[in-house]
Amino acid sequence: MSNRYSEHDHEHYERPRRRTRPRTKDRPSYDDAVLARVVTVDRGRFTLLFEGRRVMAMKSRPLGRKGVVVGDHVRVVGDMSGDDGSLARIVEVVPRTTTLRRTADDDDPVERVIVSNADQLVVVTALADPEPRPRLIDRALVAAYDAGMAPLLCMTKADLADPETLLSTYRSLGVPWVVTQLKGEREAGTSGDLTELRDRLRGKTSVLVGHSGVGKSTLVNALVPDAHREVGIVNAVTGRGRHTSTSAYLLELPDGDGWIIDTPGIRSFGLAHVQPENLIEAFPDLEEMTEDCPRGCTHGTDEPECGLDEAVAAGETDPDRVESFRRLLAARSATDW
Ligand SMILES: Nc1nc2c(ncn2[C@@H]2O[C@H](COP(=O)(O)OP(=O)(O)OP(=O)(O)O)[C@@H](O)[C@H]2O)c(=O)[nH]1
Ligand SMILES: [Zn+2]
Repeated sequence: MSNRYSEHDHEHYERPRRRTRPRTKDRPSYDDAVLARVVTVDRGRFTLLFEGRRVMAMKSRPLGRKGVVVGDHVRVVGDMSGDDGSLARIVEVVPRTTTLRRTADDDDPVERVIVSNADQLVVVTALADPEPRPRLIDRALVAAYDAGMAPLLCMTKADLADPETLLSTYRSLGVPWVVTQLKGEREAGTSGDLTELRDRLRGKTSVLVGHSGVGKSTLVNALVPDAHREVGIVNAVTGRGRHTSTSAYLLELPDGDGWIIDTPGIRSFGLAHVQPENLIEAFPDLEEMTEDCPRGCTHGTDEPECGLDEAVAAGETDPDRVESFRRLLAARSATDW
């Protein structure tokens, strides 16, 4: 330090010595960084939304191997113009409120964060064509509860079948639901039948999941009329042709009414990372009844002396609710999704 300025001593006679920024070991403070949100990720390049425009960015060195995912709020430096060929740098990921995770498959313990900072998981299922797949819905619910996200069951194609049968499976869990129909008398683009869904999405970040053919794209296009164009812009910016169908992307709802994250490539959730203790936390009334469970009790059907059985026997809880909770618990290790 002492000889660092020796060659420039004359400068220090002329003006007070300025505190220099830490140079090497200390982390730079990036006082000039701005906040943006990650819209999509494509081969190490990130599309961010900043002041209404899309900006391309890459991770900066201080982030190391820390992942950046769709939904992240990030701090960014560099070229925020969004002009062709511009590239900003992500210097920090703002702590996440939620993380939706999946294990690659149930036997593979490597878990990955799919999206972050989402409040709600919208499980999109058709009432017919294709037939609902309750096991798949159960697994999505497990992922939501584990992530601390509120679930919403969105039943599409209400013009084709009645929701009652499916609803009876989820009523005791208290899963909120909406129905939509975007064909028949009401075509996509008309407002009427989406009012309830829009109300449920308002002010939140919601992730939409659903298997092929349930009408998820139709729904997204009805909610965000220029969704195709917006996704098109993402493509134009990356210059990599058609938007890869395997990546999630975030869209802002019209009038700043919230955010949706579509997940075209995600049809399944490996749930190997989900612990029974985390799942039951989503049902505080049931959790209360497990306080005297034997150590290590999973609260499943075959557990001896589980507090849930005692509560049912004593008439203290709804047996359907316990049964449904246990169905979810079992769905963790199902192999048919
Ligand atoms: N009858 C009826 N058909 C619908 C409704 N919504 C969507 N469809 C039709 O269902 C088919 C599948 O819709 P998509 O929106 O492409 O389904 P998706 O879930 O995005 O499927 P992928 O593109 O495979 O991921 C299309 O032929 C739609 O026109 C509806 O409410 N009622
Ligand atoms: Zn138990």
